[in-house]
Amino acid sequence: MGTGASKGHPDKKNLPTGMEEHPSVVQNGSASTLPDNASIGNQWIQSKPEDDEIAEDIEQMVQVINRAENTEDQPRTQRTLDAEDVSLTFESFLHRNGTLYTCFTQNGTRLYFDDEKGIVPFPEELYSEGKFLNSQNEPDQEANGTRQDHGGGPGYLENERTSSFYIPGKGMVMTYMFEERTNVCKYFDTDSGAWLILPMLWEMNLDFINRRVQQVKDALPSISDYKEILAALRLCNYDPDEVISMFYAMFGDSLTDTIGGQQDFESMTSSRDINEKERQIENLNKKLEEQERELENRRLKCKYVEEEKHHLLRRTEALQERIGQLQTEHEKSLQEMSEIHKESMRPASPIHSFLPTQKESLLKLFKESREINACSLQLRAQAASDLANISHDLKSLRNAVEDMMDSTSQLEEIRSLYQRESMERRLLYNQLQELRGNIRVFCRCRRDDGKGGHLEFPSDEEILVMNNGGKKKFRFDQVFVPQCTQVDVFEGTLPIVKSCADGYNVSILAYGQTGSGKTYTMMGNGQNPGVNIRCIRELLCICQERERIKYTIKISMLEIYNETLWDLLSENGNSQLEIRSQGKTVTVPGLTETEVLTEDDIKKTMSLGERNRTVATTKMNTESSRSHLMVILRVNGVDSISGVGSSATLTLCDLAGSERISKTEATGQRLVEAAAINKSLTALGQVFSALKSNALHVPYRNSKLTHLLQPSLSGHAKACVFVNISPDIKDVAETLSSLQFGSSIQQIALGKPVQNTGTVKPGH
Ligand SMILES: Nc1ncnc2c1ncn2[C@@H]1O[C@H](COP(=O)(O)OP(=O)(O)OP(=O)(O)O)[C@@H](O)[C@H]1O
Repeated sequence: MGTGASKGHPDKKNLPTGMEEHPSVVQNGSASTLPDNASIGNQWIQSKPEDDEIAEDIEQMVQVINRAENTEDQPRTQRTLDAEDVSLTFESFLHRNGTLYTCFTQNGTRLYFDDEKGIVPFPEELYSEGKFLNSQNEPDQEANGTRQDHGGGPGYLENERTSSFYIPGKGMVMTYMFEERTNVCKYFDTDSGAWLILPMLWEMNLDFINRRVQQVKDALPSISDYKEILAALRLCNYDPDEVISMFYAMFGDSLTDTIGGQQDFESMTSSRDINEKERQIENLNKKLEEQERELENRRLKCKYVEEEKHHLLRRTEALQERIGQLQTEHEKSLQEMSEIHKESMRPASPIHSFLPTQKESLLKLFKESREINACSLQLRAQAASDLANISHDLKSLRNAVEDMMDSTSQLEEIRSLYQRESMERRLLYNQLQELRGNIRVFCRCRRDDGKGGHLEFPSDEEILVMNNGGKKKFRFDQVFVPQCTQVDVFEGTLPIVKSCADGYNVSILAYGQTGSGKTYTMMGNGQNPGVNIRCIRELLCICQERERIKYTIKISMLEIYNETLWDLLSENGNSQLEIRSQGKTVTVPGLTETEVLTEDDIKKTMSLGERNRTVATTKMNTESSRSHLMVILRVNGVDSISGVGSSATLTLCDLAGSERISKTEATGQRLVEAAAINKSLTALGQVFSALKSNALHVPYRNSKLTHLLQPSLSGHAKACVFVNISPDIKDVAETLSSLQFGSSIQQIALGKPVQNTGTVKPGH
């Protein structure tokens, strides 16, 4: 389908006044330019067909309908199409992929003309994927609040929040007007006694705004239009980092190329536009080459079949010639025979006239003639069988070609159906996740027989702590009781792992006091592997299942000890690392990354990291519980058909023990360690509370831990936090403190997660 998309609206008279034709609307299923700020729901978008083309289309439709009518109803006299049968009032349907379909109605059924299939009913599933641009047939339904049901399909024109438009460098994109919380700058209007929104240009008078605009300008000198920057700041909650990231996402390489240069925003847009065009041309060239190769193959096949045919024809001709010759010889022999026969019938001649030599030659001739006769019959039979074989071969060849074409088109159909289904499934899945919240907090109580009388679990989501005669209840997304297995716990994280393969940054953190089961939850042991191994294993499985997308998964492991980063996979023992960030992109230059393909690779890599960690902790005379362990997986995927790439990270973090310094009574090195842990866990709490209050500034850089976790905890990510607790009564104070921390996170919702996708350039 799609090839039958309309070539334009046939009735120009019906255009609303003042609407102009746009020269670059979609034709025949291919997306092309739409007006820059197209609010498609409110505008007509008109292609620019020639009148002849329209007339041709109508003619074609009418002929096809007439033919269909005549074949259906043979006994009736030939009917022509009249106004009762077909309403020639056309409607334009704009698919969100940019394809424009022209439909018309016959006997109450909406039809459209498909180039391949002819006139077919307009597919129901398309109603939810676009909208009708004109409402001549449905007079102002929106205005009077009614909506027509199209054969059970979802309503259209009902969601004015959805639209689409063209971004140079990205092609057609879908847009949606989201309702999100952002900070708003207002001024107090003494006249009205109310706080009013400060117009954008006046905002520039504020130091607060100026500083942020300057920050973005400093980072991206090529964007010189301060209004552009201010508008972006408004959208990004006045967060300069987010604005920088947004511009990076839009302009990518071209932005980097122009940093420090003199190019401005517009020239960057056009250079990106040119790049995009070049890429499209390159793609088209590749397609052309493929088609040419295909054509060449077919030409060769045809040539071969032609040669074969000629060869067989020549053979048939030769055989026929030979048959002719043999027949002549045969006739000649027969003639000679009859003459001899006549001769022998004559009255006996003198014995001397019938010489023995003549008799001999006659006998020989007779023998030869019989042989020739037999041979001729044989040749005829051979020729007939050869001809039958040839026609049989030709027939099977033709059938094979037809079968091949059939199965190719079936395969294409199945493939596109499958792609659509799996895309929808993933979309729904992620929507479900978003509805359930982007930070999920689980509580897990360590297994310890005979202890934990002060803990109760009223439901799957609640835990009750009895202390000093009082009771305190905490709610989480899920509470894992001591009897829960590693499999139960892993299942809670499964949705988040699937999201990672779809291009979302996700993280799983284990928080709790020393000995509460963080390492057991994250790492587990040989018989009962924890979340880490299971997540990576699941990720590998998902990536292998999606044959169309080529994934690469790279793993790195690092430890944060006393606010210092150590590479755990480095070949030269541990090496100290630094964090670098640009906008919201956080990198650790020099961090060792190992590609993993199988579960075995994961196990080997993780045990190498564990070994290095043990060596390091021994060398530094410390314990593993005094540092944060991070396993980072970078998942890059490229769709082999569309070329769209996605990149995401899965960060698995076993945090250091959370007990308070006062309780540990530490001194010396232990005090330094405790202070570092305290700093980073406090920073983690501050990040969560800034996110909760929608603060203007989220203090990610207050610790190495939060700085590294920034991409996984900002508005574009999904996170899962395990609050591990001990069932021991002596740990009740720490248990309460951990549960308090967990329930404060529980109330935070990150912004809508964003998939990190983009078109991958060859060679990247
Ligand atoms: N759910 C459980 N089932 C069985 N054993 C458990 C469970 N949780 C923890 N353990 C055991 O309890 C002990 C302490 O757990 P673990 O080392 O995971 O705690 P931790 O919070 O990581 O401590 P640290 O901060 O010192 O690393 C380990 O021996 C572990 O095997």
